[in-house]
Order: sequence, then structure tokens, then C-alpha cells
Amino acid sequence: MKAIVFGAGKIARGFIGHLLYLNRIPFVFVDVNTQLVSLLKERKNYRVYVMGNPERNGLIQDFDATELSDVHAVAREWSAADIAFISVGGKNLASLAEALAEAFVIRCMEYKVDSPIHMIVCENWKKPADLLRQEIRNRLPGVCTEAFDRWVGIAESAVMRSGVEPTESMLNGDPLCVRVSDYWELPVDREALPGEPARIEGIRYIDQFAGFLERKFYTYNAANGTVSYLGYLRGHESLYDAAIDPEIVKVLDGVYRETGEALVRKYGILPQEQKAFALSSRKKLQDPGIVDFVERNARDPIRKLGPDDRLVGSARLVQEYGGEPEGVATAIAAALYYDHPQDPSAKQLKSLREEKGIDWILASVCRIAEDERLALLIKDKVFELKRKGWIS
Ligand SMILES: NC(=O)c1ccc[n+]([C@@H]2O[C@H](COP(=O)([O-])OP(=O)(O)OC[C@H]3O[C@@H](n4cnc5c(N)ncnc54)[C@H](O)[C@@H]3O)[C@@H](O)[C@H]2O)c1
Ligand SMILES: O=P(O)(O)OC[C@@H](O)[C@@H](O)[C@H](O)[C@H](O)CO
Repeated sequence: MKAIVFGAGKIARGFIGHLLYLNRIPFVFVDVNTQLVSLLKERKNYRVYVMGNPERNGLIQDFDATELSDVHAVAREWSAADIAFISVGGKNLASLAEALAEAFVIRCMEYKVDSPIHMIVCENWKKPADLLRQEIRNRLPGVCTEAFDRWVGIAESAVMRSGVEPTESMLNGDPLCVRVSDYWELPVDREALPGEPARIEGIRYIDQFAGFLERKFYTYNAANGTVSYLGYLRGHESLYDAAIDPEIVKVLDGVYRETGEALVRKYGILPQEQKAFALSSRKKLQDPGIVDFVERNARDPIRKLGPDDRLVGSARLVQEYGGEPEGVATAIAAALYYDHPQDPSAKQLKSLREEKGIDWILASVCRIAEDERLALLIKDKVFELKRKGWIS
């Protein structure tokens, strides 16, 4: 068996590559970052540090790497692979689709396309598999669409492992190493894959997957967003410190309750099952053995304030199912004031706030109209955070 992994970042190296290596499946990384591809090819191995469980640290080998721009090499490697994984960041799926469409045309012309092609999307994004499918299909010439529709299965998955940047001393020893949380399973939407998908230890194919990723996104990532944006305002650097701050925990528990009630209604999950899921997220955030940072979780606030992302998407879900997103609105209010000086997106957000104002950001970034109830709620929360002195 062989695999191909689009993206060679923290999750691709620290989770997908790790699982493939443990299953003795050789694989190829494909990335847009030329320097990263050269390093992978040159060094031929990298370390994965498992936080809280160092006995399971790994030295990953048996991989190759290719640049995405080498579309003939991509088509060749993709044709030779039994399974493909994608972890490039949701906002990069459309640009990846351009290359995948080109590579698929080459596959149709130069290789046989007469059996299922399985792709597993590993992104925190709304319906990333549907998006990728549409973006590839829209770019295919008519002669290739029949083969695409018949043979290509693109499945969502829910990545619960965290991949965190290593310390400087770790990086001095190995510039490709990744720190990860002690989590070993990747739930994947079985029904999106035609035929028999590859059996890989750690990949759990789930038949009724609908809502699994949304549930994870609006529970785990909504919580991470809440803790990190409020944590930043409260001066915390470590995610753990922010997650045990009693003032933040009050808001966090409100967020779990609000999104939990909506998810229970939407998907007919048992309330106690959703409660346990939220508790596992809280436990992870409050685990002192997991080193993670407010900065990593808050990074790229303009993306994270998007209409379908973890915060505004959660608030909309809560409203849709009859709730009042008080906690989520507090997290959104805090996110609007995330101004980390080293984060280009935070710098842009700050300029937008100063030049165009909160109403403009709510309308243009979050797609919340000025006079909507949600906009008023968020602005109330901004006022409250100012009154408490969390926003100066
Ligand atoms: N890091 C985590 O803890 C974590 C956990 C769960 C889910 N995720 C999700 O996984 C995805 C990847 O996150 P990450 O932390 O690994 O990010 P990352 O920034 O470490 O890695 C992304 C990689 O994708 C590459 N890339 C960008 N555009 C590309 C393209 N068009 N084609 C090929 N490669 C491309 C980048 O060069 C980079 O190497 C994101 O959607 C993220 O939300 C991350
Ligand atoms: O990867 P992002 O930037 O979309 O989000 C940051 C974190 O919330 C995220 O990486 C989580 O740690 C991960 O999704 C595990 O739950």
C-alpha cells in the first residue's frame, strides 16, 4: 500500500505521517512550500513528540516529498497511491483544487482511472469535502467529469489531535519535528468513499458521520477560540493558563452549554453524550501536560471570525435552534480585539477596527448586519469587556 499527503504541515507530519509510518505505509508529502519540500527530501526523517506520553514519540521515515507545482509528479504519485490525505488549511482548498484538477486530467490521459480514488480531508472547515469536490469538478473538462463522479470519493474527517510548534531547542535538533497531543484516532466519513477503503490502524470509518465534524468544530474549536481570545485579553500566553482562569471558565461553560443544546437539537444526539463530548474538550484544555499556546489558537483572527468558522458559525447555530449565544458573543467580542503584533491577520483586523469600525467588521468579515440581534449582543459584550477592563 502507498499513500499521498497533500500538505506537510503540523497535522500532515504530526498526525497523518505518524499514523502512516506506524502502519508501515510509505507515503509522499506534496506541499507548496519549496523549502519545506527540500528539507523533507534532504533529511528523510523527522521526530514527533507526543506530549504527556514520551514513550510513544516517533522518528518518522519512509516518505518522499514533491512540490505541488510539479503537476506531472503529483499525478504520478497520486496514481500510485491507494489513499490520499489533505491537510493544507481550509482557506487553501480552492488553490489546491486547481492543481488537483490539472493532475486529475493527467491521470485521465496518461494513467487508467477505473477504480475508486479515495481522498480524506483533514481540515477545520465547514463541509471541506464538498467544497474540495466542487472546486475540483468545476475545473475539469467535460471528458473527465464522468470518471471523477464515478470513481472519486472525498470524505470528511475530524482531527482531534493537536499539532503544536516545537520549542527552539527541539527545532535546533530537528527543524521538521512536531509536538502533538496524545490522541491516535481519525474518524472518517465511510459513506463518502466508494468501494473498500484502505484499512489503516488509527483510521476509524464511521457510517453515520453527518454532523461529526460540525460537532467537533463547534465544540472543541469554539472552546479553543473562546479560551484563546479571552486568554489574550487577560494576558495569558499558555492555553492551559487561560483555560483554568475562573473568569474565562465561566464563559467557556456557557459556550459549551449553548452550542451543546443546539447540536443536540440539530443532530438528535443524547444530551449526556454531548455533555461528555464537551467535557472531553474541557479536560483537554485543562490538561497541564498539553503544551499549547493562546497565540497558535488565536492565530489568523480574520479567518476565525468568518461566518462559518468556530465562533460566528456557532453563534448562528445557537440562534437557529432557539438559543441566545451569550457566551459565544463574548468570545466574538474578544476576537474582534485580538491584536497580536506578530500576526498579520491580527494587524489587519486592528487597522480595520480603527479605520472602519466594529459594525463594518461584523458586516464584512462576520456577515452579521448592523441591526441584527447578534450584532447588538456582540456590541453589548464589547462594552462589558471594556467595563471590566479586559479591553482598554
Ligand atoms: N494544528 C492543529 O492542532 C490542528 C488540529 C486539527 C485540525 N487542524 C487543521 O488542519 C489543517 C492544517 O493545519 P496545520 O496546523 O497542519 O497547518 P500548518 O500551517 O502547519 O500546515 C499547512 C501546510 O499546508 C501547506 N499548504 C498550503 N497551501 C497548500 C496547497 N495549496 N497545497 C499544498 N500544500 C499547501 C503549507 O505550506 C503548510 O505546510 C487546518 O485546516 C487546521 O485547521 C489543525
Ligand atoms: O488549526 P486552526 O488554526 O484552525 O485552529 C487552532 C486550534 O483550534 C486547532 O488547531 C485545534 O487545536 C485542533 O483542531 C484540535 O482540536
